[in-house]
This record gives sequence, structure tokens and C-alpha cells, in this order.
Amino acid sequence: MAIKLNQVKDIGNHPALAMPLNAYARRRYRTPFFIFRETLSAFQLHNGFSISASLSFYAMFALIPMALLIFFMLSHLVVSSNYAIVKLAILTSNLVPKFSHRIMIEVYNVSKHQAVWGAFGMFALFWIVTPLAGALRSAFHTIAAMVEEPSFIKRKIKDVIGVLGILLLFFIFTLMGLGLEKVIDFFNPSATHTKLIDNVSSIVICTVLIAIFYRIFFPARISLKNILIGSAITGIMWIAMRPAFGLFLSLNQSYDTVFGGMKNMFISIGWLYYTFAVFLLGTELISTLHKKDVLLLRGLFGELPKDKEHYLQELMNRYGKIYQRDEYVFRQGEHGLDLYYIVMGKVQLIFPGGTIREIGPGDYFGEMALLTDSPRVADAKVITDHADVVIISADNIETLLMGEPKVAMRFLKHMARRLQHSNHTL
Ligand SMILES: Nc1ncnc2c1ncn2[C@@H]1O[C@@H]2COP(=O)(O)O[C@H]2[C@H]1O
Repeated sequence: MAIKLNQVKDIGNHPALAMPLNAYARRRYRTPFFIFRETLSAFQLHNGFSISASLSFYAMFALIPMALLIFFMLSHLVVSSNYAIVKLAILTSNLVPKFSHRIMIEVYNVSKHQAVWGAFGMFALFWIVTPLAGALRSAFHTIAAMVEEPSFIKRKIKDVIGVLGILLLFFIFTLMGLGLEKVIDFFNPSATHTKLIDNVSSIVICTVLIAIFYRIFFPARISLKNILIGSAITGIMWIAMRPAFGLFLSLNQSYDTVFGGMKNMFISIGWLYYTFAVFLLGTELISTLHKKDVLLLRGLFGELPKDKEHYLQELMNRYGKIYQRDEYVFRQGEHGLDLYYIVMGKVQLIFPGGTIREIGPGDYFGEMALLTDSPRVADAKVITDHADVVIISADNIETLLMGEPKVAMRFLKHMARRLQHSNHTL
């Protein structure tokens, strides 16, 4: 609907107009906005869609062996094989909506062969699923900006454990579903309530399972709170994707004629592709939540953002300290692992031989003790009326240097320049 501006009489009284412009600018650095932007740009940076494409390719190969393994676990450990087939059909229809009946026929036929259930058969099933686990592992490492171990054997062992983990999660998923069915049967709620319970429980079960998955397989140690937030949002996105995907298909009826006999394959790969995209977006969100402080500090060691006053103000609010004239930030010989970034004012570094250096806004100090784990090599004294300083913890600097090669490079250049300068003045 078009807005008729000439009919809007009270535009001058709108509360938004009363808000100073810098309040909007400051919002850029408020946590939810900042995290949203950073998550999307990390997804783009890591080529999220192309990782989803390769994951959906591996998943297509892994589907039938995985379905067979889950069928094996269910029919041997929990329920009769007929019931296991029903449960599996529901599970596969969640994973690949239009292709599930084909998979179920294959699973049913293959499961009739005794050889599949022998030791060699089981090993073969596991082996075929490992590339999917491997691709997931490498995606996680890319997102966490961590280098993988080079050993092929160790990686393969991890992949096998990964497959076991994935199977276990599907197994728990089915068990939880079974438990829920029993509870619903017992209370016998109305149809609308059953639907509501179904939806809420789907989100809760998805959140719990995704959270367990991240907790075990994400290479960095992430707090439970961040994992739960990321998992809940991933679960909600995934559940919302079902109607969105249905709409997409109903608007594109022509895929039927374009893909002919391959149409179910097209839909399944498409569905897997978007499932992985949502999953990777959730992973980026968790990683961003984990690094949010570090990401905010990144601007200090590169080019300051355009709205640098608001940016520095936000950093001062969170990590800042104001020192008064003649106050010491630290003394030579003290132990400490923080790094100090000067926003305003001047600091004098006084070395034991009497050499003095002055540093001011935009400069930082204290990195030597942090990097070498040794005492401070100089006194740091404020020589202006006051000095506004952002204090950065060793943990944050370490994560920043490990995850951002550009920042690490600038850090090195800064140190080399200091050394050059010291050599000149010797
Ligand atoms: N030659 C130098 N020029 C400028 N700053 C220096 C020099 N040598 C040391 N510093 C800084 O002075 C700080 C004193 O505390 P740290 O040893 O933690 O880290 C040191 C560096 O950040």
C-alpha cells in the first residue's frame, strides 16, 4: 500500500524524529543489530551457500546408508521392525520431503539382504556416511576459523565418531518423538491443542538436538547460553522453512515439466541445500555470539569505522577506563595481560634506563607482556588531564589474532615499526 505523505498530518510529532541522529548510529553497535549484521557477513565471507551445496551432495549419498543404520538401531533396540519402518518414514519425510517414499522402498529392499547386517556390511554403511561427517567437520573449522589436524587417520577416526554422533542424535530424536506420542495419548488433548503441542515440541526437540550436536562437534568451546540461543533460532528457521519451501514449489509448478522423472531428486537436493544453509547460518550465529566482543574490537586494529566517534564511545562504555593526570596505568615489572588502546589523551612510557616515549590517540601498548607472558618493560603514566583508554583482555586479543589474519598482520607491522624506531634512537 502506498503511503500518501500529504495525508500524514502529525509527522512532526513522531517520536522517531525526536531521537538524535547519533542515537541511530550508536545502535549499529548494540548487540542484536551488530550480531545480525556480523552473522550475515560471516556467512557470505565463508561462502555459506557453496558449503551447503557440497554438504547436500554428500548427504544425498549418505541418506540410504544412514536410514538403514537408523532402522537397524530402532528395530533392534526399541521397537518392532514394522514400527521402526513407520518411524523412519516420518523421519525421512522430514529430511527429504518428496523423496522419502523412494528411500523407504530402498531401505526396505536392502534390509532384506542378510549381508547388509554382517560386520562387513555395517562397516560399508558407516564408511559411506563418513564423507558427510568430514564435510561437516571441515565446515565447522572454516566457520570457527580453526586449522584442522593434518593427520588423515585422526580425521577419519573423528569422522566415524561423527557418524556415530549423528546416528545417536537421530535415535534420540525418534525416542523423544515416541515419548511425546505417549504423553499426548495419555492427556488426549483437543485437535488445536495437539497441533500447538506438536509445533512447540518440534522446536524444543530440534533446539535440544542441535545444541547437543554443536556442543560435541563445534571445535571451539562455546558457552551453553550461546549454543542454546543459536540452536533455538536454527530450529525455528528450519521449521519455518517447510512452509516457505512448499510455497516456493507451488509458485514454480513448471519444475515438474523441466525435471520430468528427476523432479523428486531436484526437490530433495533443493530441500537439503536449504536445510544446510539454515544450519550453517545458525552455526555462524553461534560463532558470532561467541566472538561478539572480539568482533567489535576488530575495528581498533584495522581502519576505524566511518562513524568512529560512536564506535569508540561504545567501546569506552563497555571496556573503557578514564585515568587522571599522573596516574599510572601500570608500573614496570608488574605482571598483567591486558592491552591498552588510547582513545583520548597521552601516555608516557618510561623505560628503566630513563628513555621516555610518548604515545597518544590511536596507539596501543601493553602487548609485550601479553605475548611473552613476562613482566611489563616500562612504566605507563598519564601526562594529560585525563586519558580515555579501552582495556582489552588477553583472551579477546588471542581470539582476534587467531581468527583474523589481517589484524595479526597489522599487529606485526606495528611491532616492527616500534622496533625500527627503537633501533634508530639507540
Ligand atoms: N620501543 C618501544 N616503543 C614504544 N613502545 C614500547 C617500546 N618498547 C615497549 N613498548 C611498550 O611499552 C609497554 C610496556 O608494557 P609491556 O611490556 O606489556 O608492553 C610494552 C610495549 O607495549
